[in-house]
Amino acid sequence: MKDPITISVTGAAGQIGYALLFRIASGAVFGPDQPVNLRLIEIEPALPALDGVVMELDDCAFPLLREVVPTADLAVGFSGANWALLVGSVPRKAGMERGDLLGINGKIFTGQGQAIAANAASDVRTLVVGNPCNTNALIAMANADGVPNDRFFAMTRLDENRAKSQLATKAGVHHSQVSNLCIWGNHSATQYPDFTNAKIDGKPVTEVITDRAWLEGEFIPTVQQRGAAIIKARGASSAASAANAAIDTVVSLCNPTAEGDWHSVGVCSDGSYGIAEGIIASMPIRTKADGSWEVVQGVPVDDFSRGKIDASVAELLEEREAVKDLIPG
Ligand SMILES: NC(=O)c1ccc[n+]([C@@H]2O[C@H](COP(=O)([O-])OP(=O)(O)OC[C@H]3O[C@@H](n4cnc5c(N)ncnc54)[C@H](O)[C@@H]3O)[C@@H](O)[C@H]2O)c1
Ligand SMILES: O=C(O)C[C@H](O)C(=O)O
Repeated sequence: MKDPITISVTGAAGQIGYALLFRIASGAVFGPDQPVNLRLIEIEPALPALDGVVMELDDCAFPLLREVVPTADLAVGFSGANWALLVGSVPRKAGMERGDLLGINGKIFTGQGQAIAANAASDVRTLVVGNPCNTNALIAMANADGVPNDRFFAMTRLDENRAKSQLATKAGVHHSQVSNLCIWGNHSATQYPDFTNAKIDGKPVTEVITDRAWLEGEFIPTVQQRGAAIIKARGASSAASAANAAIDTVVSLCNPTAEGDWHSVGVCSDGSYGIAEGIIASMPIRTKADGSWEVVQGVPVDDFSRGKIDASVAELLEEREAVKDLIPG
């Protein structure tokens, strides 16, 4: 048996937390031979509810689950963390854009970034799920002095999964046949699900789905607005699919990417594809055999894609400007 790794999860008593923790504890994320410690972080008023979640974790008697620590103390919560999954924050309600949450949620990520820097393991990786996740990840990264920027990620995998599902349904194939789907930019209504480079069974999507009007006029807005559609239908934001996407993201960052493919995740831009350096933007990423990741280079960006990517990057720059007081230096 390997030594346990420590996973810190904020917002652990929330909807996504409830769909996420049991899968981590079961071995579905880090593998059947990897014991895990869970550090569950909540605000004080949610600690009684968190106790109930801990009771349920106990009652599962998971063979791989070692220590479970519920806490409202960030130093305790991030102590020794190898992964920090930052879910805790307020979800939007119907009629709001995710960016409207910046004023409410942004400040959460200053203290969390600092606490990660001060208390986590030296190999810590941080995935931000709480919205608006790109700019929240930027705030956490900017406040985590000493932690390399390439350890911070924002979740756009749910958008990738949604896009694959939409394309597969339209083409009458299984979603596993869709590859090379990149979400560019922000996890927001400006995101660009790039059908121009996606493939179905190795063929360009545009050769399989020749209805360009559908691709531009229905596919893109459906993916961009899927979160809002779920809030309207459920009366609450996506939770099980979000937890599933968080798991997919971590699994994809821990395991080599299939040859020729990529996965979508928000990372600190190095200027690739003309995306402003230093913002957290989603782009095509591949995980290498040594566990590090890189931006896939050479993905064609035509004029249509350029316009869409630039619009989402412009929004990210506006978000960064709006939270400049939370970004040191
Ligand atoms: N990136 C994505 O694709 C994606 C998908 C779905 C949801 N989300 C976002 O994830 C977040 C959580 O969604 P949810 O449905 O679980 O919400 P929820 O309201 O059910 O749970 C959020 C939890 O966070 C806790 N919390 C609030 N402030 C906190 C803090 N400072 N520290 C620790 N915990 C704190 C709350 O007490 C609550 O238990 C929302 O911001 C939502 O918009 C993102
Ligand atoms: O849309 C939301 O506010 C929740 C989440 O970001 C989603 O995409 O489902």
